[in-house]
Amino acid sequence: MPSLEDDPFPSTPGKFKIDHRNHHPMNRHFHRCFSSTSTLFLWALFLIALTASYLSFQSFVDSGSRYLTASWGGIQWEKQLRNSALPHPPSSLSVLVTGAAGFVGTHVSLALKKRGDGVVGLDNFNSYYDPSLKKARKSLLSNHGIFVVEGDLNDVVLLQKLFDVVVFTHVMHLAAQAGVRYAMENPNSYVRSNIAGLVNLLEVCKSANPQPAVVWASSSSVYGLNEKVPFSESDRTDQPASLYAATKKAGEEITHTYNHIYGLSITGLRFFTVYGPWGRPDMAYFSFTRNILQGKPITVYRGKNRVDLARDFTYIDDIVKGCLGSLDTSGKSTGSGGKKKGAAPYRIFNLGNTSPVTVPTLVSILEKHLKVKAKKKVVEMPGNGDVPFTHANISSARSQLGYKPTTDLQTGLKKFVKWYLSYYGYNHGKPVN
Ligand SMILES: O=C(O)[C@H]1O[C@H](OP(=O)(O)OP(=O)(O)OC[C@H]2O[C@@H](n3ccc(=O)[nH]c3=O)[C@H](O)[C@@H]2O)[C@H](O)[C@@H](O)[C@H]1O
Repeated sequence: MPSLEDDPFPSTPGKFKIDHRNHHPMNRHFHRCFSSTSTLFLWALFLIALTASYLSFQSFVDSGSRYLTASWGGIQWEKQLRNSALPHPPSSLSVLVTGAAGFVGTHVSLALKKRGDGVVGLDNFNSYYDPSLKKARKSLLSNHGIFVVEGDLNDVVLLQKLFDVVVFTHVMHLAAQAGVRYAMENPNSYVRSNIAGLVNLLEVCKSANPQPAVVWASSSSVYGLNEKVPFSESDRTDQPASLYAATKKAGEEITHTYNHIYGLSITGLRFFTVYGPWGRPDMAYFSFTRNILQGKPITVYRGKNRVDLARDFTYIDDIVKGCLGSLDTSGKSTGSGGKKKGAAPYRIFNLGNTSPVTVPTLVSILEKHLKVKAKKKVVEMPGNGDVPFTHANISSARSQLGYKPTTDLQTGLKKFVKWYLSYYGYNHGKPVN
């Protein structure tokens, strides 16, 4: 049986020459030490090899399962992407719309496609509100030749792949964690989508060659506790009242950095309480409609000193015109491959209606269109991120984007109610009490 001393492999190859004929006690001692060191070394090698093979097996399993479960990738998928992104005529835009299965995303995607631009959608179909509504919007888009990729902004590999397959001239970034009051329940979802997701997207945009121009959704909520009305873009925005508002404000600063360092063309749009058909079920006009029809009470918040809350409610078709106007006037990004070549446009616009309406008036318009009386429960506005009023000054958007809202709340809600009843029916699947 060979002893450990017979091990033919020195621990440091070529450093020691083992002389088996040398029987000096010192040498024997040295030899024993040396042998145990080499044994240790062998064991270490063995353990490293074992760990390495375990890790590579794990990554094989991970990538294998990703390949099996991923909802994207493959030749057919790339073909769908390219077809969807193809503009007619070729001089038109090729736009990546994030949040395409969302309320504003769906309307903007349809409007772009209708005028001949190429559109690829991206949406993670999260369950913040009923994902079946998002799936229905996706079907609508698909019927109009718009391909919506199911994926998240935080999946950088996917984002990179989209830009590898398609040369996007523009990005319309609408994906976000929305909702002012929900930020108290799930603060991290705002950081994930509105901060981390935004940075991921900008990283990919800045490295793209050519870089796209970016238009993205900020929010009227950045004005926070500002009391000067109407709100102008130059007014202070350093007093956010909610984490949602704070993440949108942070987005404005983050996009400024990417404009400054990498030459990305950036346009931020401060939307003012957008409403309309295919809207968001979490918003007041939508949930009020549902509750009124189901005979359930609605909670109407009221400000300090019994002052009614008011919003500059803005109809979706007007917002879409503002978005398209922004894309068309965005100007080019100047960088390529992550290097800035010159100054690029950095713009921020209010997209509002310029005529605030109180929440009780909103309710009475809904009652009229629904022909049902609401069971109102009026309570003092809880300190949960809400602001008492919003009112947009839109002179910048008017002069630079040709933005001109034309739909008042009466008319817009009539269209919303018509859509709501055709989509859900009168009772939203439940009997009226
Ligand atoms: O402009 C924006 O940037 C934001 O607009 C929207 O926020 P808000 O203006 O707060 O809209 P929304 O929730 O419809 O509440 C409307 C009014 O009804 C009141 N309200 C609300 C709920 C309720 O149960 N009762 C009530 O009185 C409430 O107090 C408020 O006065 C978007 O959701 C947000 O994502 C963001 O885009």
